[in-house]
Amino acid sequence: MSYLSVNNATKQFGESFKALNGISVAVERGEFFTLLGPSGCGKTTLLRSIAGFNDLTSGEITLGGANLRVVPPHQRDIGMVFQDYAVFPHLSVFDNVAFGLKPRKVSAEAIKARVAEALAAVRLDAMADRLPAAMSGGQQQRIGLARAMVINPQLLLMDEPLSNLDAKLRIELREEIRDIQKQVNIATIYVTHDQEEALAISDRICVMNAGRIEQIGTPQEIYGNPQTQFVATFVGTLNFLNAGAALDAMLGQLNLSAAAAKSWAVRPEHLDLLVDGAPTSDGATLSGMVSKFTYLGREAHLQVETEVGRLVVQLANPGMAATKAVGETVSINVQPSAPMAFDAEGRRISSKG
Ligand SMILES: Nc1ncnc2c1ncn2[C@@H]1O[C@H](COP(=O)(O)OP(=O)(O)OP(=O)(O)O)[C@@H](O)[C@H]1O
Repeated sequence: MSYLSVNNATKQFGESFKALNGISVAVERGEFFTLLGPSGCGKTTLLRSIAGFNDLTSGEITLGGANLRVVPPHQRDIGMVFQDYAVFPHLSVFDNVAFGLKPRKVSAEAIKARVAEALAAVRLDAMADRLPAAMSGGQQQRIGLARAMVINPQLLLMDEPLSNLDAKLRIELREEIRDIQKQVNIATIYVTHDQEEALAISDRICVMNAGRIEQIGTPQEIYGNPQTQFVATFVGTLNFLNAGAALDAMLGQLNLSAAAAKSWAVRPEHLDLLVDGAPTSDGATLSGMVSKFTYLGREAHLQVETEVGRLVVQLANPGMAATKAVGETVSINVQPSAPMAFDAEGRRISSKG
């Protein structure tokens, strides 16, 4: 049996709206498990149900084999980190972290040792006496993390802990959170709507949509082998291809077919710009007119109007020479296994020839 099991969870608000509609997830010991999805898909509702802040309409939750739904929230032994730092401004860093230990009847000496350990883990040991007001957002969030960890919880829950931080700090702190989580080895459920963050931080990702699960898998599986159109679009970018003779010819050239295909799409990084229009032996060639060129430093995006529709082509490491003028005609190579096929329900289907 898995360490944390959520089985067929449903949460209904009002007459008929289901924020969770039959959700089942299983999280293993020490695992970093992320709930990823757009606003309103039910991530926070699921997290709050595990924490005990709201009760499910139906379904089961077990932790270490015990039924969690009958345990009151304050007895669940779960550490939580929120989006707003939720630190007490009038308490020192030390006292903020010690706060969770006070009702647990821990001796003063043990409190000192455990707080010191938690502060060292988040690299705030030199700031134990400071007041939070004199600290940056990133540092305040580290206090929140130390406070959640100091109780040695059975489970850590984090609800968009980085969303109030600027872009650079988000990246720094997400690396730290991942390192600390691996060090303390506490099973963690992390909520985000940021796909890049989810890919960077997780052992496994659960992609949610409208109260249901679309796919659960490693970051590589979610990005590299999306099982639904929703997942492929939400995690990464897709170019949808217009149906017609040009698409049929392209698929024929690639020896691909799928009788039930309702739509076909390709990722921008699976298209290559052909230098001087030189054809390649692998893949299919399309030509078209550049309608936009966006330089992003590490990469560039070329928007091209082709006979299968508008395609964004990703150019990795674009040098000065990669610059393309709007109106220029270019040739693109479609990599052999680039096209993904989806059925009428948006499920990915096999597209072997
Ligand atoms: N107490 C409530 N009463 C009624 N509806 C609610 C309640 N709490 C949440 N909802 C609704 O349930 C749905 C899921 O909400 P939830 O907060 O779980 O989404 P989320 O995926 O966490 O979104 P976000 O990223 O915006 O926080 C939303 O449509 C929300 O409006």
